Amino acid sequence: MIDVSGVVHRYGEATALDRVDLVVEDGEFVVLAGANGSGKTTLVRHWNGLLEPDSGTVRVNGTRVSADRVAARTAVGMVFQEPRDSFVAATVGADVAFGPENLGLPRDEIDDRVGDALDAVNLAGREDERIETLSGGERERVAIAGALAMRPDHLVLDEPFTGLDAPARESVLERLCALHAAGTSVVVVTHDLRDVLAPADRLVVLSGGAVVVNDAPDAAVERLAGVPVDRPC
Ligand SMILES: Nc1ncnc2c1ncn2[C@@H]1O[C@H](COP(=O)(O)OP(=O)(O)OP(=O)(O)O)[C@@H](O)[C@H]1O
Repeated sequence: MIDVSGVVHRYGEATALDRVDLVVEDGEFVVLAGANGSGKTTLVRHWNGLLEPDSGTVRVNGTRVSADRVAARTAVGMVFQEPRDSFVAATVGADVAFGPENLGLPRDEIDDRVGDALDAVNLAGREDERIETLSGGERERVAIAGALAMRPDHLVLDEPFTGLDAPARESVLERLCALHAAGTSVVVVTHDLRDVLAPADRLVVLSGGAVVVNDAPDAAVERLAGVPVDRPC
């Protein structure tokens, strides 16, 4: 479980998060929405210790992130914006293996994790392909596999659909739904609510660094009037 309590984050004089309270339960599919600059990326960066709150606490599985960043990073897998430009290796298999290798795991375990992660994103058997030859949607799925290879409890994706055409968007979303069905908690950060609300358990909307909507999608959509997000079609 991710438990954010009273979190304030400032960049200099600017308050990016203003007393945010939010819980993401194990196994939940949460959509975190809001306009550009509403604080979405800042919020999720607290979940694995990339940022520290000015006040308030963030706990992952009961432990304060600041007390054990490694545990938080293992439990919360992040796929950042534009992962397609930031791969660490030239081939699919080497890139997905990078995280488990850094954990110092035995080779057999690494190979198992890479195989399972590629399976989960429908890229089984494509370890040796060069990332530069893949489509945008395939690259996004390699990035997701890289996070999955750490076997996280929560998978957090920051704007995973940016720049993807409709079929690629659909294939990424379909993989996220399958992961959710298999028990992984999925958090999709987006300013665009098309398609992602149907599989979601909950919609959380940030505005000006504060949570303004936090409800089941059907109920939440009725409260979106005046909130600057792209509404579902
Ligand atoms: N490194 C930084 N230094 C100073 N201000 C920042 C920094 N990162 C973000 N901000 C500011 O904090 C606020 C929240 O930004 P954040 O990136 O968290 O929002 P967001 O909802 O993720 O937006 P986007 O969808 O554009 O990524 C914005 O006003 C932004 O300009």
